[in-house]
Amino acid sequence: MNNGDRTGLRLSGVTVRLGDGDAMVTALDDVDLTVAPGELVAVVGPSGAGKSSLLAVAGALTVPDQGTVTVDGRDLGGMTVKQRAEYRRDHIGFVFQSGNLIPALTAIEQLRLVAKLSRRRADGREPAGLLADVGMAHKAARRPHQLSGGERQRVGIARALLGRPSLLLVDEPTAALDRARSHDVVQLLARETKECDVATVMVTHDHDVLEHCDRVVETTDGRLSAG
Ligand SMILES: Nc1ncnc2c1ncn2[C@@H]1O[C@H](COP(=O)(O)OP(=O)(O)OP(=O)(O)O)[C@@H](O)[C@H]1O
Repeated sequence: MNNGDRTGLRLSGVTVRLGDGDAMVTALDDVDLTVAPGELVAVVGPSGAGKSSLLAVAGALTVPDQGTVTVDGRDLGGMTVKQRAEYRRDHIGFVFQSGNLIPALTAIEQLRLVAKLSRRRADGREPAGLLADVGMAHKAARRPHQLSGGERQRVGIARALLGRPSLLLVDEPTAALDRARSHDVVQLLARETKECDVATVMVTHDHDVLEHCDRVVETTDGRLSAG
């Protein structure tokens, strides 16, 4: 896809119910959210307010009970399970709390493995160049246990950007980091969001880093409001 064709993420009237019977919970309640390419949106809110459910539905890991989720105009709910998995692999990047790296692989190998598994798109980024972009070229041969928490996050961010995703979903990237490293990592996310023209949604409890985001939205009992 040409970057000019990007329109970002759009959730319209999204409702997600979890559990069943008396234990049924409305995790997301008629949620509307638009995130443009090149925009970093933070999602904050108390525990249980629906933040993880928002990432799951935006990332095509679950489908809404009502409403639609589109990425670059493609309706994720209209796809088969297989199509959704392929779409996720090719167009959506995920960054997790602690980097989620494979212990036995060096930093550069983490990226090369993903490049290989995703049958690397012709326009995919080159692992060594991307590692350099996130400031990790000099530690390319280190394994996760030889990296700091912030460095592991940098590798995780590089890995998520490898296939030039349209959408980047980031779950609590600073949970394991001190204040200075937290700022570094979110600044990096903000920069890469612009440079890669990717629509980024970051769930966080860390109000310190919100200054680096374009917009903040708040979840309360499954509903969304401007933060
Ligand atoms: N599999 C499930 N079955 C039933 N209810 C669930 C399930 N998963 C989550 N929930 C409920 O859905 C609501 C939203 O949960 P969600 O995980 O999206 O919140 P969250 O904002 O991410 O919370 P946290 O900050 O603690 O991670 C909560 O009330 C939770 O208890």
